Amino acid sequence: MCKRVAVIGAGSWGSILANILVMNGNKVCIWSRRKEQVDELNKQHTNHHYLSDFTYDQRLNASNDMSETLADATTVLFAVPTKAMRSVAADAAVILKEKKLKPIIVHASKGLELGTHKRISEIISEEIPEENREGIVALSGPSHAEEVAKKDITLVTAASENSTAAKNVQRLFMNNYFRVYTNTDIVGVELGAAFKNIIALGAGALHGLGYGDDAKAALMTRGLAEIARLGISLGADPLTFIGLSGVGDLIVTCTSIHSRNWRAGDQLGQGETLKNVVANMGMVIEGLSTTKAAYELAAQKKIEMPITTAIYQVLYEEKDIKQAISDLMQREGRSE
Ligand SMILES: NC(=O)C1=CN([C@@H]2O[C@H](COP(=O)(O)OP(=O)(O)OC[C@H]3O[C@@H](n4cnc5c(N)ncnc54)[C@H](OP(=O)(O)O)[C@@H]3O)[C@@H](O)[C@H]2O)C=CC1
Ligand SMILES: O=C(CO)COP(=O)(O)O
Repeated sequence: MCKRVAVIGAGSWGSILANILVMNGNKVCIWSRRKEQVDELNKQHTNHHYLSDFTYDQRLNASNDMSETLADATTVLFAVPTKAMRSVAADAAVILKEKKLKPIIVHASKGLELGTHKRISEIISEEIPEENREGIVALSGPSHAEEVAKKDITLVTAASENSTAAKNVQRLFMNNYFRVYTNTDIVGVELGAAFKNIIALGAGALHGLGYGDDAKAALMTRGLAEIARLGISLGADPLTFIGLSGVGDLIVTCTSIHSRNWRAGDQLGQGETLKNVVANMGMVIEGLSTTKAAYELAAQKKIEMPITTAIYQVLYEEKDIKQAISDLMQREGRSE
């Protein structure tokens, strides 16, 4: 059945997910805060800043007007950086209330809010009242827009406490190259998605410094151990960390040239300053703020996170990367 879907956020991920939904036969309107980007999407069917060589399905509509975008939506997908989520959800909430809409809310973002340390679904549930939403679903997994654009095989998870909403989202997105599983552990899925970006920064840095595959495997394995430790202390199901949104996303982000977090780490490893790395990327590097949030949460929960701590010190305390690695290697011997 054709659904009316509103996509909020027209960066690389929001726009390619919108394109999947159009190709799956849905009526889709994507919102961008920039009029020139809306015109480009509607007239040239391109989004050159975010996906330079891709042409979108001509049936994809873009709008600069959030009210027009949300009109009659049965599903709303949020795909903006974590730091923009609260204000964008608050704006949408006003319109959903005014129009008396109750759509399924999906989000595809990966991070924790700075200061509050809240997950994305917690932010959305605080901003959009229950009477204006039919469940909140996190869509997450090892997935890069650049590969989905090429219809490469991609598998993700639709996680929600509301299993009917998760199944609806599964049906909405599934096709012969994009396969969706469901999961009821939204806490674990959102935390795995957020925390893997920290380890990806580290994996990129190792590459930039010239380390090899042994070091990468070690970082990913011990990284997974510590992010799972923190996640479990926050209520996640341990098994979620060996699923698509856990180890699956950790693998892709720590090994793919497409990952902005990996590329940022790589540049830092080569000696670039953090300021320049952020300025040159022109897209969100979620791991930077998530490192801070996870570091603070670990301190609160008294969870040992040596890798996260080392990355925090490099990013926020100007610690030399080589010194940070040397200190990690010289920690007292432990049992695995
Ligand atoms: N790219 C990918 O392959 C994947 C990304 N994700 C996650 O999806 C989320 C979005 O990422 P992605 O699309 O890649 O990010 P991009 O950096 O590619 O795009 C961000 C989009 O959000 C918009 N935006 C930024 N700030 C605001 C704001 N304050 N108000 C309104 N709109 C805003 C940007 O608009 P403008 O152009 O005007 O700045 C842009 O359209 C992230 O959490 C990311 O981790 C998840 C899986 C895969
Ligand atoms: O989450 C992603 C892949 O699953 C995207 O990672 P980056 O934000 O590092 O590009």
